[in-house]
Amino acid sequence: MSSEERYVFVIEWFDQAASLIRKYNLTYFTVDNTIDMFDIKNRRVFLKRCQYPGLSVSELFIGATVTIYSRQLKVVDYADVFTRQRFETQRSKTFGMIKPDCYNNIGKIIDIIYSKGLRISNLKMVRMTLTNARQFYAEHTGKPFFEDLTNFMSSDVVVGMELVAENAVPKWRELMGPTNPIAAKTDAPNTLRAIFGTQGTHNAVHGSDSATSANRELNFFFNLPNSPAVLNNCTCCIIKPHAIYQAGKIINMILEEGFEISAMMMVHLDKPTAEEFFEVYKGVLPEFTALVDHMTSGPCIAMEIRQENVVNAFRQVCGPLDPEVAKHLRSNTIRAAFGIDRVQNAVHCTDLPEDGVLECEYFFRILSGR
Ligand SMILES: Nc1ncnc2c1ncn2[C@@H]1O[C@H](COP(=O)(O)OP(=O)(O)OP(=O)(O)O)[C@@H](O)[C@H]1O
Repeated sequence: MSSEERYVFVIEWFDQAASLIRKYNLTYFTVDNTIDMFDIKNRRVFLKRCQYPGLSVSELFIGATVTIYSRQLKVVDYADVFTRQRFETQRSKTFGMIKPDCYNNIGKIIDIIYSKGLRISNLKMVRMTLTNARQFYAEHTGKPFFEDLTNFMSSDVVVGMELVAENAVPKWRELMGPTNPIAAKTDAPNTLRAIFGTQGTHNAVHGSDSATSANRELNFFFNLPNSPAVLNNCTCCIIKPHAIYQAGKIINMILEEGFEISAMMMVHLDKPTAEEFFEVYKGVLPEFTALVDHMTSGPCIAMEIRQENVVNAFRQVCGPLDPEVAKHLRSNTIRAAFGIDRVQNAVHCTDLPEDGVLECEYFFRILSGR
């Protein structure tokens, strides 16, 4: 590797005070993992070259949102040919979907995805209508399994994901395994379809077959409006940015405790949104500013969780606010297992029974409609 090697991206920042989108070049120097930023319009250095340990090169791809000094920046383009050539083939996207037969294995599948080096840059739970399923699988219209397939895909919730990796399309298809789970169990026993699939149509997961299909399917899926949120008898759980790579394990723990996850979405909170959502803690929680900074530092996963008496029951599973206390007093809780400190304590959960519906509405009605 040359000591001069560096990657340059065009990034955009929405300056709310000025109501302007500002554009910068962000340079990542691989030799010492430093960055700098250059203001394109005003032709001047905006951020002098410096260490920024919170940012790794694996987080830089087109469409990514990265947070640098509390500013949420969107990576919109490559700024030079070298960066384009290096990243275009290597860091690509595909569409992956967890089918209705794998609802109970959502957490395990997400955990395997992360453990195999794929990154999830968007995620949403949807209940497809029969019409949606027929549109999605239009290329199979008329085939003998078409009716079964589309009825199955619209029978319950699915989780769609934008997956990012080097050669994402073949990588995800290799991890999925052969279409038929019975064949997969003998031919490729370590694949998702071998482990979680049962028969032809019920084969656990879907993956795009080319970059063109991936673009079409991502566009189709992430524009579907059908959030399955129920908005009653519910509590809100947010997996915090520091715990995002543990999301699969956390989701699995929630399902194994017998809770229903009835809606789920990945979201990048900006500062005004985080301040609005956590407003009741302002002046009450000494860590309020640090909490807002953390919640805007990367993607979160928001979930609607349901059960009888769910707000209090779910708080028991999350454990005490402080992970140190949790480790000593309630070692089998989410915060004991995945928390670091009072701000990075793995999950937010609704405090008061009367707020469960309101907090879920904030994500699954207000934010999803924005
Ligand atoms: N012979 C079959 N019998 C029953 N279901 C089938 C059959 N062939 C395909 N399917 C269903 O249709 C889906 C789409 O079929 P396709 O041939 O595109 O398989 P794939 O590319 O391996 O899977 P996917 O498109 O879901 O990633 C399969 O995942 C499976 O659920």
